[in-house]
Amino acid sequence: MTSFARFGVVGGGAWGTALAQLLAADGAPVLLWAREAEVTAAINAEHRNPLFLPGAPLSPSLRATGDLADLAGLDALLVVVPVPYLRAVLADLPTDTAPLIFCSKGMEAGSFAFPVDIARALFPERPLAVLSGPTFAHEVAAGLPTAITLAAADPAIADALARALARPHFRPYASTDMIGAEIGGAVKNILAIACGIVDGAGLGLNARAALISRGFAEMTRFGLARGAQAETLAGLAGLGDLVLTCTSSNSRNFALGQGLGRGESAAVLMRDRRTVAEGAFSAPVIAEAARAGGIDMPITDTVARLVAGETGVAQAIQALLSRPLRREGA
Ligand SMILES: NC(=O)c1ccc[n+]([C@@H]2O[C@H](COP(=O)([O-])OP(=O)(O)OC[C@H]3O[C@@H](n4cnc5c(N)ncnc54)[C@H](O)[C@@H]3O)[C@@H](O)[C@H]2O)c1
Ligand SMILES: O=P(O)(O)OC[C@H](O)CO
Repeated sequence: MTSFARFGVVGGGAWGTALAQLLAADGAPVLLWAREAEVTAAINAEHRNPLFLPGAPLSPSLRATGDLADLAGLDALLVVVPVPYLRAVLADLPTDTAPLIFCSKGMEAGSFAFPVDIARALFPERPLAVLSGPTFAHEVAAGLPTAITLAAADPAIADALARALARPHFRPYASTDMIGAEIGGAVKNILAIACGIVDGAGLGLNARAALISRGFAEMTRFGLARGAQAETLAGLAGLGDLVLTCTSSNSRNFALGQGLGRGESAAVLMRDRRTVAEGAFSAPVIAEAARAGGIDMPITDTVARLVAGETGVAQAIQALLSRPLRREGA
């Protein structure tokens, strides 16, 4: 039976640090690569990551490095680099055969590739997996109950990785539907921006519920057209993450939307950010991919135009409300 004991983490942001802490909390050695020297220093010297995960004490068995080569020879790597930066980091990974578990949520501009697509082109023989679901990093780092989807093409690998990552408060549900898990995570970020916009604009909770419901319909149309399984989209990585991220300002995407809804410009909201709101990057990409595939995603398209500064909130909401009536299942 395949087993995984020694994990590495690629990415020292909030989620990479939280996942590393999940695995190191019982004293197990975990090595994390961080891009920033200050993150590496703070983790190694003070057992904390004040830049991206402030207030979360870290296990002394969690060690950090600034050299990707140090991640060679481990049993599996959790890859937690935001999608816009992922390809460059993957290209610098040391040659290895350990599975790569993709934890980022987004579609790459230009290539229309999800993380697994990027990796498959770079590492055609390497086992790949996706870890995605309703998971605020701070809550996972604090040991609060969490469930998540762990998908891999080979069910035996999915089961083995799920067993290896499982903790009393962290429950991975194994799946073979990687594309479904990736689409759920990428689209929910965009819909969270939309829900933040109506919140920031004071348009009420009915509007939020309508966006979650109709946004889930968009996610499903897009996902099924690209080979996702309906139960994945209706599960933790899709609907589960949609509910979490569309209902809390703990979500960076929802919070970005709140700013847009209050009338702040995307340029100002995105300028000088250290943390990512991946939906802002993915919205134009998925909107274009949907158009190219003849898939109707009006909310996604509206968020893309708002983030690009091509329309205002009032006009965007009016345009959505004045769309022709249609049957719900259509
Ligand atoms: N934060 C969460 O609660 C959470 C939970 C689940 C999934 N995710 C996903 O995890 C991924 C990582 O997000 P995060 O929240 O950990 O990041 P973050 O917002 O905490 O930090 C930003 C990260 O981007 C990295 N970065 C910035 N510029 C870069 C560059 N040019 N090259 C390489 N890396 C660069 C930084 O080093 C840092 O690690 C995203 O896809 C996100 O959607 C986040
Ligand atoms: O802060 P967000 O919007 O990137 O959401 C974090 C996680 O994806 C929640 O599952």
